[in-house]
Amino acid sequence: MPMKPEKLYLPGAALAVAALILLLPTYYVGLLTLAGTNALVCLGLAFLLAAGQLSLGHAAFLGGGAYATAILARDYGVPPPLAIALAVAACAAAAYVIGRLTLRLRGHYLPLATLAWGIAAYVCLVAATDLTGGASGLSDIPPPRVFGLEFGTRGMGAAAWIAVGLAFIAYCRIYRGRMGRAARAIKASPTMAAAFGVDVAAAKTRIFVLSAALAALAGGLYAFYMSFLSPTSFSIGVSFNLLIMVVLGGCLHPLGPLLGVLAFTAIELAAQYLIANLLGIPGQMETMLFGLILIVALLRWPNGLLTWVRLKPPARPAAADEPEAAPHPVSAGRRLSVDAVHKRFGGLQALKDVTLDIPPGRITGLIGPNGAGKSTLFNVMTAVLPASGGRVALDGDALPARAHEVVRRGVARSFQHVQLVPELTVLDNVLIGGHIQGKAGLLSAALGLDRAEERRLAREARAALELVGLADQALRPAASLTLGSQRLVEVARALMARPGVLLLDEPAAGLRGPEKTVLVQLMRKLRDEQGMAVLLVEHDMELVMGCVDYLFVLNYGALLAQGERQEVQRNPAVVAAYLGAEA
Ligand SMILES: Nc1ncnc2c1ncn2[C@@H]1O[C@H](COP(=O)(O)OP(=O)(O)OP(=O)(O)O)[C@@H](O)[C@H]1O
Repeated sequence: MPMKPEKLYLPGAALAVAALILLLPTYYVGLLTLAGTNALVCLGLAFLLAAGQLSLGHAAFLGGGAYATAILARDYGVPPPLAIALAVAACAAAAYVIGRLTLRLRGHYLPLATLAWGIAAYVCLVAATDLTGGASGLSDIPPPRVFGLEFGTRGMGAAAWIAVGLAFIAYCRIYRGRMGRAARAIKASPTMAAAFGVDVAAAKTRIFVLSAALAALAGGLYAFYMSFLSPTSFSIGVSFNLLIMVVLGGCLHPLGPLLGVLAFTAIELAAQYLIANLLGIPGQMETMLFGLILIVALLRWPNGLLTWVRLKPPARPAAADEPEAAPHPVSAGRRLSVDAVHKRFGGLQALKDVTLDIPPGRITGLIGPNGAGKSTLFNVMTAVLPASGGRVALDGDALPARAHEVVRRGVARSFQHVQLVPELTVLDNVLIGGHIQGKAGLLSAALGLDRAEERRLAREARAALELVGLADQALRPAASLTLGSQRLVEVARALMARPGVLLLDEPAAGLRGPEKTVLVQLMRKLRDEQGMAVLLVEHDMELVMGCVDYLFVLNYGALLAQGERQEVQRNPAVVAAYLGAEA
């Protein structure tokens, strides 16, 4: 069978880099080595950005890895590979502590916190004179040797790019797998990610630790290549440059950060040559020109170079993208009970003493005018919001207070406002719903041990898509679908979690006639064949009255009425409060 051209890219790139390291003059090999260490940091930073986290202090891990490696090798005679491994472990441990402390911060507080510890680390490097040599730097780092022969510039270049190659392969595998999807779900909406079982805090910390470990590895290689370290090489300016490289390349593909590093290095070289050699202008002019190019580039191409370098997403394990669906796995229906639930937002009482019973094998409707509290009740039931009072139970047991644990008990939901990851394919979005059906973490994905799991999940996702009539759209980007189809993808994603209780928040908004028919048939099928408990919040009264078995009516946060649909339809209080116009 002829080899696919994609399979030749990596060996081709490896050969090209090897040839450059062997043939280029030493000065350029040195630049390539530094590009390699930068590329390692940028791969980690890109993963962090893919999960919606921004670090302005990553040079601290680069510096930490470099200094720890240098001190271990120079002062304690630790062999180079062990010195690097120990430095990486130390930085990963520090990142774990920093991550636990800072990654809970949202909005601009997180970048500010990373900026603060970046500055603090720099100050420490300067102040700890006895250990680091302070502002004068740390010299005489022994060069690594193999069989008594010094590594030299070309040897260090090869070591750096072998590390980049391995890190790139690992990142591609992680990016296309369970944790890569979780990262992008967190970026799109932490609430949605948690609703499908992603422990957001733990996932963010793991990704942060991985990115710090890559930076520390880069630092270790940098220390041996330079054989001299100065704190200025790890200042905040360096953190910014690294970030610019990632943004310049783009984060929507693992190749983006590598493109960014190479483009940054090339622009820097060109700017130096143009300004200093051709125009003869000394000083910082090249930095200004460089800044200008970057501003224009980023304004013009917000996704960096990936805006116009079109790349296919990293391939999934063989056959995982093949249109092969397994029968959709069935879970037993469960009973969800809401008992005297209250919810206050400051002075606003959004839910007052609400009690509902949502038994298995029934489609239960929940209606009410705008602002009645339906979505708030959904959020309380799925632990997205804590209740101010009352109890939510599944088969009599209180549900956990953390959203990512609720779905593991068998309660899945869709959202009133569609929460898909727009740049991911429909299939990958549905696979987010299968997070709890998988186990693969960062390490097993990096080692390629998640293949069987990915294939199984992809087959299940296809089956879920077939149920909502979108099997033929599996490989399209979610953003290219109509709003109605996106809502059906949300339903398929919820089904991927194999729930016993399915909560649908306005799933018919934006759906066309045939799509509504698919939705109603699906709800009936889930009720009749799986005994699933379905709770439907919907404003489309024709659809509600056509399919629900039992109806609750909320008004101003309190239960106004409940009963069979005809009974509710005739209830004068409901007619007055809500159905008036339709009745
Ligand atoms: N996070 C919040 N903070 C403060 N008030 C909120 C919050 N979420 C909802 N509310 C308020 O709680 C009340 C109930 O809102 P909710 O969105 O649950 O109503 P709804 O029945 O889902 O309405 P709609 O049909 O328009 O979606 C509203 O008055 C709303 O403004």
